Amino acid sequence: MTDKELVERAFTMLERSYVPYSGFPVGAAIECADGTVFTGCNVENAAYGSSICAERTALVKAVSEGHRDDFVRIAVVGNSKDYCWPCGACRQMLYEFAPGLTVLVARGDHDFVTLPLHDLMPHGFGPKDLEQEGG
Ligand SMILES: O=c1ccn([C@H]2C[C@H](O)[C@@H](CO)O2)c(=O)[nH]1
Ligand SMILES: [Zn+2]
Repeated sequence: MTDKELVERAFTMLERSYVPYSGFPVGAAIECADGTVFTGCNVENAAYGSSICAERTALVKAVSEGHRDDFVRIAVVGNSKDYCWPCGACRQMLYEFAPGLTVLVARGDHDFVTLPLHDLMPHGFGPKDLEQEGG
């Protein structure tokens, strides 16, 4: 699957977004090494803080189906004028499983940029940091 195809998979998810509060639909598609793709959308809640982002929906779908250290790329898309950058919580969740992930970030005109998660998450805190003791 090309980068563009993964981005377009994410765009198909915008119609599934449940966004009565923000009116800001987001779609995501995460690809595993075996080519499997898990899609996600944002799902909001009347208790606003209980909402979940599109990226975390896709990631949790994949992890709950047994995927762990085999993530290759994720596409994140919105109808927005600017690129739909992942929020801090999503960056952190992605970093846990895939610090080497490639991130494709699109805007409403379907133009997208490609960058390593590491660029969005320099000096990230991950599982390895818990293995260390002392200073
Ligand atoms: O990367 C992002 C940024 C925001 N949102 C969602 C959360 C909320 O439903 C809406 C507005 O913040 O967009 C995502 O799904 N992913
Ligand atoms: Zn998020």
